[in-house]
Amino acid sequence: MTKQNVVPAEAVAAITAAAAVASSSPLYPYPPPRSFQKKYLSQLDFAGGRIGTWVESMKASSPTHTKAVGAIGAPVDEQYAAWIMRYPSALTKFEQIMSASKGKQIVMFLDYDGTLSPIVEDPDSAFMTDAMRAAVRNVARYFPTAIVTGRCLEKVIDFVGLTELYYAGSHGMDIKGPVKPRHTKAKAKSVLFQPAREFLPMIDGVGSSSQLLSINPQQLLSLLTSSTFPQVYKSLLERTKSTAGAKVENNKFCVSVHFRCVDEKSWGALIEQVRSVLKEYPKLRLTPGRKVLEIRPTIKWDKGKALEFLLESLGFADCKDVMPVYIGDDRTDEDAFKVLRDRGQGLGILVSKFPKETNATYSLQEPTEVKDFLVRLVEWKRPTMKALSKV
Ligand SMILES: O=P(O)(O)OC[C@H]1O[C@H](O[C@H]2O[C@H](CO)[C@@H](O)[C@H](O)[C@H]2O)[C@H](O)[C@@H](O)[C@@H]1O
Repeated sequence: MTKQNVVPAEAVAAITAAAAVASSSPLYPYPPPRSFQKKYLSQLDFAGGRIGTWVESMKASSPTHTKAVGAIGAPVDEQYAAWIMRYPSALTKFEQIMSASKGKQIVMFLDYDGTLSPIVEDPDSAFMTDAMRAAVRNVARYFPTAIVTGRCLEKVIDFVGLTELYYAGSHGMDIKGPVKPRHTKAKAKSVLFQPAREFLPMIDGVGSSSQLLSINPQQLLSLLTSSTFPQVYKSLLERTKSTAGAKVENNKFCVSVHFRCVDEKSWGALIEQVRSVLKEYPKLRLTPGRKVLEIRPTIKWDKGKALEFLLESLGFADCKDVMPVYIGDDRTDEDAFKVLRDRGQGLGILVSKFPKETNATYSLQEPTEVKDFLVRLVEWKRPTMKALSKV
C-alpha cells in the first residue's frame, strides 16, 4: 500500500463546502487546491464562520444524487465507472484482499450507521438485521472485532447486542472491551478508556452522584465555580425546538443535531441556533456528517486514534503481521482510513453508492454488501481453522 497526500480531517468539511460552491460535481477535489484550503479552513473556526458557508457544508455533506450530467461534463454513470476503478469493490477483489492477508492477523473495525444498519429517518430506529448480527457474531469468532461509532456506547451496544465485541462509542471517545476477551496477545491490556472524560459535565451536565464521584477535584472546582453551568445537550434541545424536524441526540461525549427531517429552507436558522449555543463553549467543535451536525470536544481524538488505541490494547502495536480492516461510510471514518494509509498497513473500505473522495482503498455499496463481505470472510477462514483443529 502506498502513502498518499491526504486531506486533513478537519479540512474535509471546508473542502466539501468549497466543492459545493465551486462545482456541483459529486467528486470532492483531491488533493484540495491550496487556495480552497486556506480560505475555507479559516471559516471552520466556529465563532468566525459564515452561516452561508455552513449551510453549503451541510448540503455538501448530504448531497442529493441524481442521474444528471455532472458539472465536469461527464454523466454521473461515467463518473461512477471512473471512481469504481480507483476504489474497486471489496467483494470483486475479495481473493486479492485475502491473499494480502496471508500470515497476518486480521482485526475488524466496523462503523455502525450506514455500514451495519441502513440510514433511516429516525435515529432511534436504525436497527441492524438479524442476518447482519449473525454475520458480525461469526466474524468475531475468528477475528478481534470492534464497533467504532459516533453513537454513545450504551445505545450502540443495545443495537448490536453482542457482548463479545470491542466498542468505541462517541467517535472513539468511550472505549470498552468484551467481558471475556478472545484473540488477544499475551501483552494485551484490558480495554476501558475515556480520553474526553473531563468534558462529560459540559456536554451532559452533572447527571448522577456516581458521575460526580468519578471526576477529579480540579474538575469539580471548575464545575462549582462556573457561572453558566454547562449543559450543552439541554441547551441545544431548548434552542432548536422551534425548528420543525430537528432532533438532538445525546451521544454522551458528543451531541448530534439531526437535520434529515428539517426543510432545507430552515437549515440556516438551525445552524444559527446551534451556533448561538456553541459560542459559549470554545472547547467544543462542530463537524457536519450525513444530515447531522456533530458537536464534540476539541481534543485530538477521533476514530483513527481509537483504532490505534485498540490495536495497541490488543497487543498489535508494533506488529508487522497484523492486518486491520476498517469498514465505514461517513467522513468521520476517514480519520481511520487515513491512519491505515499512513501506517501502510491494513485497508479501509468505504461504504458508498456514489463517488466520494476517500482515503479508503476499496468500496462496498451498502450494508447488505457489508454483510456479504463479512459472510465471505468467515467462509474463507472457517476451513483453515477446521484444518488446524485436526492437526
Ligand atoms: O459513526 P456512525 O456509527 O456512522 O454514527 C454517526 C451518526 O450516525 C447516526 O446518524 C446517522 O444515521 C441516522 C440513522 O440512520 C440518520 O437518521 C442520520 O441522518 C445519520 O446522520 C446517529 O444518529 C448519530 O448520532 C451518529 O453520530
